[in-house]
Amino acid sequence: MRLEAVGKRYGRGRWVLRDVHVEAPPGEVVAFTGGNGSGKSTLLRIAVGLSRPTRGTVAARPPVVGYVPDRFSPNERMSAAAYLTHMGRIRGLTTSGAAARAGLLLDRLALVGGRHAPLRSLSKGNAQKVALAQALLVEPGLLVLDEPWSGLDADAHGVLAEIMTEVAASGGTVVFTDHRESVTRAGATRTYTVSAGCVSLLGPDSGWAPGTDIVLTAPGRGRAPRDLVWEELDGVRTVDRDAAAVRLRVARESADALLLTALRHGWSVERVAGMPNAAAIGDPR
Ligand SMILES: Nc1ncnc2c1ncn2[C@@H]1O[C@H](COP(=O)(O)OP(=O)(O)OP(=O)(O)O)[C@@H](O)[C@H]1O
Repeated sequence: MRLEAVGKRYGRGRWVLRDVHVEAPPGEVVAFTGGNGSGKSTLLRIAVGLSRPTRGTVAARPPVVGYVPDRFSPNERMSAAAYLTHMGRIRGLTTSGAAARAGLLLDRLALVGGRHAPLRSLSKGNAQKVALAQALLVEPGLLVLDEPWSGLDADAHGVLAEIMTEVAASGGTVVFTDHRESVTRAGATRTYTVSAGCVSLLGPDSGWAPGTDIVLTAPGRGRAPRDLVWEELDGVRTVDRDAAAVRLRVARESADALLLTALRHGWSVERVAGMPNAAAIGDPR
């Protein structure tokens, strides 16, 4: 799938996307990272065909597309099982085939709270699991996931990562967004950044923006700092832990906020060092 010179504005508003070129080949997991309002969801809606680009084209979109939107909160009395069976039939499955596939997917994702409970009674994470199952009812050639990790528990994180790998390994394309660079770097074979409607490829050739290395230790005096899921904090690119310290590499613009968070959680700052642009020092990250 390719986006060629895509531009988007809503009505006569500002350009939300400008001259976007994206390659999302079969077998790859492609990530888009960027801040709130940068245009990631708009870009995904154009990729799946739910929104028309104002300029440019989408080429080579596979016929079967699975899409998980950023919000799935159906105000429905219908149960997850009934909803998925219904969606499966819309996608060409038989009733029994759709019900069986829905059951398999909900088992794998470990839906808690009852597959026969009304959709509107599900928690955010369980509703997200139903949205994921819906996108996988028929094996997609293109699987598009908007902030798919949000709300999922640790087990479901692992299952989702497996599913993404399986879709890519069987020749499909996976596209996802996440605002955390550490997540996109861990999960994607190529990553684009989205900033003010401009999209650029990150990688060995382009390098990451300048970053900061931070080393945090326990402050001594018998006080233990509270641990954090460092990988989930904004701007965190890598995390190394050992018994004595946590070593973080973070985007420079996020370093102040991260240091403040660490201090508030009882950590002591041992070292902070600026890092040049990765491309400039030949770092293949
Ligand atoms: N249907 C719409 N009509 C008008 N403006 C819209 C519409 N959808 C999105 N926008 C605007 O387009 C811009 C990009 O929004 P978009 O949702 O694509 O960003 P995002 O990167 O996904 O943000 P977030 O990370 O907060 O979900 C925002 O300024 C938003 O207000």
